[in-house]
Amino acid sequence: MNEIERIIAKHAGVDSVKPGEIVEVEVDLVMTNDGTTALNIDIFENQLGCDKVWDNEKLIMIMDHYIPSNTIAAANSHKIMREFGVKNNLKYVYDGVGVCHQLMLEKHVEPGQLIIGADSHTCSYGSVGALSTGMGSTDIAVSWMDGRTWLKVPETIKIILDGEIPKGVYAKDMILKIIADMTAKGATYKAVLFEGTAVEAMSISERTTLCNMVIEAGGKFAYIKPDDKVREYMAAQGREVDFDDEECTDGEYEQIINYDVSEIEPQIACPHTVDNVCDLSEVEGMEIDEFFIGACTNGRYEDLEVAAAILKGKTIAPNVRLIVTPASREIYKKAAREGLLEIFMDAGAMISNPSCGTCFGSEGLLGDGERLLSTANRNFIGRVGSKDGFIYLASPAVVAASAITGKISDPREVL
Ligand SMILES: CC(C)[C@H](C(=O)O)[C@@H](O)C(=O)O
Ligand code: SF4
Repeated sequence: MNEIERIIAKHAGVDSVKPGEIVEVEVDLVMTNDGTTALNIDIFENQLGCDKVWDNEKLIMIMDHYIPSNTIAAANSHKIMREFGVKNNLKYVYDGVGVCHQLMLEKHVEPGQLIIGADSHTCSYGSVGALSTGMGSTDIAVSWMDGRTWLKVPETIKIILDGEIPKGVYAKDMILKIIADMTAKGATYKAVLFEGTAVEAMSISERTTLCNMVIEAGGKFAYIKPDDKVREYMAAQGREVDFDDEECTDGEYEQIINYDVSEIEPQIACPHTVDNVCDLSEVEGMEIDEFFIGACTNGRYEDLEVAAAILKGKTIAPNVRLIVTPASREIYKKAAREGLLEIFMDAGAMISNPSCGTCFGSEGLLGDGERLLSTANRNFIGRVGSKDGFIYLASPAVVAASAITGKISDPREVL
């Protein structure tokens, strides 16, 4: 078995599993957010006829998509969540503290765990060696009954990223390139395991960007074998974790794909699909109306640091807007302490409370015909405001460099 199959077997309580098999597993945590929790609760109480969740410390509820609430419907769905939290004595209900995946990584996820979430980007936790995946509302509601679910053991694609990471190139460029090559359905129901010297060199933040976007190729799980960087990351949060470093040499893979990252250039995903990717040079100079730095993809401190280094002492172009949304309160506080927020504000940016915000279209909406250059992970029609708007995806460095000129610009020229 490969690492992914080992984690599944352990949670299924069996010695071994193989791709294609359907197994019942015990999950370590279930995460839900305000995108669908009210629906989960309705299914749990009214369709399944249940009263209390199986474990008040393992169901984690997060209000992040529409917080502070922007519609009466959002306010009512938050009200249902808060009341359910009190009724079930839930230990972890986060109310406007950050984007769900970021909070999970900062406070809950541990290597080797199996986690399900009512959100497609739950696959992000592979960055610290956990196996995690998004599920629909019915499956999530059923898991609340006894902490169990079922899954089909996926085949695994191994992606090896070797080579030196060029200046101005980030995990975001690599995953956009990978999705362009694989297409949006290339990893459907498959697990994607990343390894290689470039992955080893990456911070947990960068590894999270890689894993986060695996769902954009249809992936079931993303996974990176945990190492000392994971230990340091956990220790910095006051958590000590124990895991096995031993090399897994007998694993089988459906496919092994190699990249030399030293050949990768800054990438842009163009409207309206995530796999519609080109080298930045092909769209360089395109005029943009709105810029967004944030989301579970690229709203971490390391992302803000890259953007601030570019924006320091500069101002954004006239007639454009830049929205910066730290992905969690901890990131927000650190960015304030370290002077990053001041750099952004002096450059002319608006800073918003940690939330999904301009990634999900709950703020920062586009008008008709407007273009957004965003660090988020999806560029679907109408996701951020007008259906006649256009969304381009890129790294924080590209967004920061472009906000200064008002046009898609190459960060390598200003770094
Ligand atoms: C609201 C939620 C169900 C959704 C998801 O599953 O991904 C959202 O987070 C998104 O990014 O589109
Ligand atoms: S930040 Fe965007 S991609 Fe991430 S959970 Fe929120 S809406 Fe989904």
